Amino acid sequence: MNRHPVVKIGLLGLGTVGSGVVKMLENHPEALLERSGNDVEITKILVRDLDKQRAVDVPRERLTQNVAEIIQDPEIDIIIEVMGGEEETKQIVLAALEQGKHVVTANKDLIALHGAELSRIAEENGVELHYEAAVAGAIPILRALRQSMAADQIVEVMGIVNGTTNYILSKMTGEGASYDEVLAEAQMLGYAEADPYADVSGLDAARKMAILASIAFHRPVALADVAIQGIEKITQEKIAAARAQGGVIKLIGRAQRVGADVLVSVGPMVLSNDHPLALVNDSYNAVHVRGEALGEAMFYGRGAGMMPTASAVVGDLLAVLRSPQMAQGHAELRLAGVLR
Ligand SMILES: NC(=O)C1=CN([C@@H]2O[C@H](COP(=O)(O)OP(=O)(O)OC[C@H]3O[C@@H](n4cnc5c(N)ncnc54)[C@H](OP(=O)(O)O)[C@@H]3O)[C@@H](O)[C@H]2O)C=CC1
Ligand SMILES: N[C@@H](CC=O)C(=O)O
Repeated sequence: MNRHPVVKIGLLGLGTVGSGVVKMLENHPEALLERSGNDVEITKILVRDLDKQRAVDVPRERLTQNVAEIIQDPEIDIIIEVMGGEEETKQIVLAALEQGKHVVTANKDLIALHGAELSRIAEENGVELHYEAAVAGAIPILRALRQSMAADQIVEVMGIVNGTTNYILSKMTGEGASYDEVLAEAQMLGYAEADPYADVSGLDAARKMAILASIAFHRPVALADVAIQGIEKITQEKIAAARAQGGVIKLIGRAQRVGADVLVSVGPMVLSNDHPLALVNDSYNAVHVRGEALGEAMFYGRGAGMMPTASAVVGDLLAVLRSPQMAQGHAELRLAGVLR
């Protein structure tokens, strides 16, 4: 008879973020047990290529190319979706929720377009859906807006929410590096999306701003309503012109309450050198919030990369393990004599 419940997890994706999740669970196997009372085990992992060299060692028999082996496995309670993609991934996540599995995802494409529907399906099925890593990597901004700032009237959310473009602009500004060279570095470091067009065009930041604005202003904000401009046209000449005015160019996302409306935009802006967001460099992100009661608050941290993103994903995993739904499942196993 087991003393601790062993919660089985299906991991969808073993790239940058998926490998970070495996590493985090390997580095501190005791952490989730101490903090939630549960042991966890990743029992199956979905990949495209079974023979690819991985950043982590996992037994080959845990890898599969067949998602049904994970979604239809009745022993798997929690799905961690870090494969990316939109329509196909939506169908997979929907199927998982409908099978009564909790889902943690880092996928902003999915949440920006289908977050409201997926949250409703999760609620109807009595399971949890968490996506803290989808916005600003390691920064716990969604939980802060949803919980700590929930009572306030938020007036504006403004920030740097894409690590790749901030890395590119910082290196172009600080080192005079070329756009193509630093984009390649950002890809190599695991910051960029599978298709980096999403980063440089401002689309990735727009997805994150749509999610942030929906939570901050308690209403659905559609991606289609975000005005988007990217950094593709930023040259050394424009950076020099900004410097001559005492400023730097940053890709800024902004969501503002204007009367009854919420206006959301993403685009390059010249910030004066003493603006708090002007000091945010490398792959760091920062989100500045203004609220009627709160005044101002700023959140800062790594916005992309393997371990920072994994920290948000595993934080969400812990939230699922601590949820009343999981506790109820364990109480039923105790009653059935499966757990002590
Ligand atoms: N990288 C980052 O810093 C951050 C990423 N995210 C989000 O996390 C998610 C994952 O990103 P990341 O880890 O960088 O992506 P990667 O491209 O590094 O990894 C994706 C993984 O998913 C697998 N995969 C993708 N599509 C399929 C498919 N159709 N069937 C089976 N396996 C599939 C790939 O398999 P294989 O390895 O065999 O090709 C790979 O292991 C994305 O939604 C991204 O937007 C969120 C925050 C930060
Ligand atoms: N490509 C994204 C990854 C994290 O969301 C970024 O650069 O911010």
